[in-house]
Amino acid sequence: SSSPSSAVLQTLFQYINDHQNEFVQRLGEWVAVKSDSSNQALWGEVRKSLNMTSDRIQAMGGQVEFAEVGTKQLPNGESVALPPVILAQFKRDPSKPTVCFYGHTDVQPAKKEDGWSTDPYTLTEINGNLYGRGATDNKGPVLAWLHAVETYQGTKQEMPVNIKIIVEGMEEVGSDGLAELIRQRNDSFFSDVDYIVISDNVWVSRHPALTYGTRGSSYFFVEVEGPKLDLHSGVFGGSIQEPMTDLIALLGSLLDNTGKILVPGLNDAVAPLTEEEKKLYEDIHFDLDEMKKTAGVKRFLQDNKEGILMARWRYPSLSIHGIEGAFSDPGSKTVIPRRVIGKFSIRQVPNMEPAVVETQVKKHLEEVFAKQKSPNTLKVTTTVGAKPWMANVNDVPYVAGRKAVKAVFGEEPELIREGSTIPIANNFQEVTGKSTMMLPISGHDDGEHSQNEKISRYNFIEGTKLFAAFFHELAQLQKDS
Ligand SMILES: NCC(=O)N[C@@H](Cc1c[nH]cn1)C(=O)O
Ligand SMILES: [Zn+2]
Ligand SMILES: [Zn+2]
Repeated sequence: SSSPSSAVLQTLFQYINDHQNEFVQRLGEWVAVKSDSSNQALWGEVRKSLNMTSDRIQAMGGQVEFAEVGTKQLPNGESVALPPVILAQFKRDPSKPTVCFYGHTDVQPAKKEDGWSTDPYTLTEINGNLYGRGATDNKGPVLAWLHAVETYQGTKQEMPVNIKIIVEGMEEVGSDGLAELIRQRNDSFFSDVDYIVISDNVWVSRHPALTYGTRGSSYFFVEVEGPKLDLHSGVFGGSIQEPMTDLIALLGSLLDNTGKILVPGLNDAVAPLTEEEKKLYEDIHFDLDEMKKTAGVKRFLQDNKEGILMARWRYPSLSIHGIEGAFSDPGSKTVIPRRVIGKFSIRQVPNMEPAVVETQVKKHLEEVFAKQKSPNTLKVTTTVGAKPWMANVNDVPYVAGRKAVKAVFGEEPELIREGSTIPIANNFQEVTGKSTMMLPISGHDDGEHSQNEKISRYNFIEGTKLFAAFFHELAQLQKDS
């Protein structure tokens, strides 16, 4: 239509179309930084990615504070300073609502030899897709937010909302120190924030979506230690209890072949399924066969859309990620590893409590270990401990989000939940009491954490328009109320 509102949006959208190559080039510069937070040796790169974010914000006239969030104790006992968290803001107009967006510039590990088709740290465009580690999780969306702000400046239109920004570099390993920072700044940085918005998750189909729930997560390390050094299996095999044998028994006791978690009591807390909730799954677009192809699996544990969505969104899951200390190179080595650490995580759903889950898992592992009658020692430790998060889809930002999706994509958004975890989401809501929403721009087949992670040029650019439109719609709602 030709309303003043749509004229504003058209001007913004035109600017974004005209500057898309510049925006993509900038994403390439960001992806080139190996900001893998799981590897402490790369925290310098994490800091570099935060500096680049800060430079961009300052170039637009924003004020940046690098908030220190303490130290992390390494397994060798040494304490190292954590990368800081960016708290940024632009000049404030008290008559306008204040939106604070949160994102992260750290990434999951990636090596070309893991099976990437292109170099993970060289953003490569193939058939409209921009491949690179962090392209979609979460550098692309963070840049899209900044480009949306830049678009208002570039078109000389007044920002319709006040902007605050939080960007961290430790999200992928559990957001160390951030929960405490939120508590400390609740009466200062957060006092004038109206809405917190996160864009760190994916749609479930080609249709745009708003997300109203994420699962929580606890990460477990199960260490079994035996001999004082690795031993020859021809000499000691058969006469000692091997740490790896104990560990396999422990890991094998965690879930069955239907995906059911076998830790006693763990499933009891899960919120019961109501008829009303059941109906919600029917209307979600989700192509089971396409998903099978994307993931390269022969079948899922559930045989219908509803079952798969429920397994992803509203039931807990347990995944085994790796064994540190085990021989894992190509070739054969006839060794008995002296110490092995199994790593697994449990995704948690309403009404589960990470602290309760941790107690249940530890008790279960100790019981299984006792049955092993092993002379080895067992140690179980945990990290992350993130609660699930749920929002009210009638809150103001969801109303604005719906309008913005309609303006950019010409359709209503799907209301979805997310199987992965934004560790800090629940803290934002519980500590600040501010309405927290998730507004994803990443595609259902972007392969977060996988080989060949990507964001499509379409999602990156239309996503930038979505954020620009979101600011506009949020301000319109305030004016209309
Ligand atoms: N894009 C969000 C994301 O991938 N978050 C991580 C956070 C996490 C959970 N446990 C350890 N890290 C995720 O795996 O969900
Ligand atoms: Zn992420
Ligand atoms: Zn991630």
